[in-house]
Amino acid sequence: MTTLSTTLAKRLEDPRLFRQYAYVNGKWTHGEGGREEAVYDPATNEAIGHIPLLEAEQITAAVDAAEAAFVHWRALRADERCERLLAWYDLIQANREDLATIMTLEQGKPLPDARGEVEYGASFVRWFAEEGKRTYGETIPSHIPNASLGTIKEPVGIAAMITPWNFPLAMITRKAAAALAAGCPVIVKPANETPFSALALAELAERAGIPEGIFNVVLGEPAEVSKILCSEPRIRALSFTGSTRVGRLLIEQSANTVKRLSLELGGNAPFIVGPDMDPKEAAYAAVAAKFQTAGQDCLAANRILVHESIHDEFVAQFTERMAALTVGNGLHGEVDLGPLIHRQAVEKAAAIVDDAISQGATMVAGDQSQAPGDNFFMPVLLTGVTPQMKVWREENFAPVAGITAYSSDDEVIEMANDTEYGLAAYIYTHDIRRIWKLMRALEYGMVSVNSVKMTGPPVPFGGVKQSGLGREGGATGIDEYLETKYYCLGALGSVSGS
Ligand SMILES: NC(=O)c1ccc[n+]([C@@H]2O[C@H](COP(=O)([O-])OP(=O)(O)OC[C@H]3O[C@@H](n4cnc5c(N)ncnc54)[C@H](O)[C@@H]3O)[C@@H](O)[C@H]2O)c1
Ligand SMILES: N[C@@H](CC=O)C(=O)O
Repeated sequence: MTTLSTTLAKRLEDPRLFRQYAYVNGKWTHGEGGREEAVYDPATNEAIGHIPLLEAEQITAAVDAAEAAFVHWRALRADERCERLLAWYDLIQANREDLATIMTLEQGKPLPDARGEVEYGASFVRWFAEEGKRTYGETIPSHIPNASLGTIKEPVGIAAMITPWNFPLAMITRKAAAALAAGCPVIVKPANETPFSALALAELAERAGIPEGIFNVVLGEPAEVSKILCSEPRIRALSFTGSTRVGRLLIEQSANTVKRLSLELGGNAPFIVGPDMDPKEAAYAAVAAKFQTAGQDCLAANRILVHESIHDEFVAQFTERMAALTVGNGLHGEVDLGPLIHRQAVEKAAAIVDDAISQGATMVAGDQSQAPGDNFFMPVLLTGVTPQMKVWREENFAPVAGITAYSSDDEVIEMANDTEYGLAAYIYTHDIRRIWKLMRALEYGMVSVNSVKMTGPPVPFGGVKQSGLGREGGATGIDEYLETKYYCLGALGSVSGS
């Protein structure tokens, strides 16, 4: 009998990339308790496969395996780990089309976007393969007679990673490649909505020669698995990307084992348009910054703040551009927006729109009768958005754009900072004084000026306030997985200067 999951496998050039097991200690593993969960294509609501839900002892077995494997992995030279990571990078690139197909089927994003994410995810593997060779310590001028002082960098230990469904591949590689390059074994818990990208990465890691126990993918009931990972003292670092709500829970649950925490949490990005801007240029950029991944992006422009002098023309241009966006199944043809991840996300988006309208916002566009399926949400434009509305206060994580007019730089700074979040902000203006003033005053970890694209391997990605702790990528991303060991070599023969 042909099942939908065999149909998925048949779409792939290499069907072995589609795995319906967890991956622990180099073995494909089913759940010992027999529990499993279906994974759905959000575009059609059809089950595309099943995953096992592991039992507590199986999660602990993954930690045992990582602990055993750590001894050898950390002992490799940095250039030896680099070779394995570069092999992984090559395999990800070589299997780009299959990885994109898997991603579109489980996440819903259009195939071109999925291909872009594979490329983006792979770029972190190459970056950290190289960075692993540059984890320098330092020499410290000694204040102690006849002693030499310095530091060396050592891997922190087993690193657990809990990742979201909106970027099912890149959110894993940005963490895992850094940890592996630093010499740490990794245990990944992907979102249950999008496990198959993670499992395909595990298959490719094995082919790349990453030893058993070093890259593990555990699956299970999220709260259950996370509790075990947080309370396990042998796990020394926990890196999480997801909502601020779950991030807070993980901080609490990790307190007893005092782990190294890296948290990439929610955003509520302001998109500020100055009075000097061409309304059309700014509106087109705002549409791009709002609707990628159907608005399910931590960097999505959530509050669009436009100077009152160009507000009406900006709204007209935005409306026109938004009307040209196509919504549909990401597997088919040229589609700009795929479905939202599930029905609850659609309901949340509808509630945010209703809340705004009930508090006086105007809905300029967004006819939901045109939605091509249960999980689709047509792009919505709201004007007259105010700070009391959910669309302002919450990360809507949907294709809902809210526009507000402002009258001065000081006012827009106050508006932009009026949130518990502080991940990313956009500024559109060509006035250098305004750019500098806004860029310095915005309480955000990342500020992008006149550019929608801001991310990539060389960039220290991360937020302030309740958008997170730590930075991923860039020159410091590997530090999240390294300890600094200070040494004092005393009673040495006298050497010059000490
Ligand atoms: N800052 C960033 O880099 C970044 C990047 C991508 C996504 N995000 C954020 O992620 C969120 C969307 O992703 P999401 O809906 O998957 O987030 P989420 O917090 O619901 O889930 C993230 C991960 O946590 C797990 N999880 C869910 N409930 C849990 C619980 N009670 N205990 C322990 N683990 C639990 C999930 O299974 C998943 O693996 C948005 O807020 C978005 O801004 C942030
Ligand atoms: N687009 C972000 C992911 C946020 O959801 C990234 O580049 O990391």
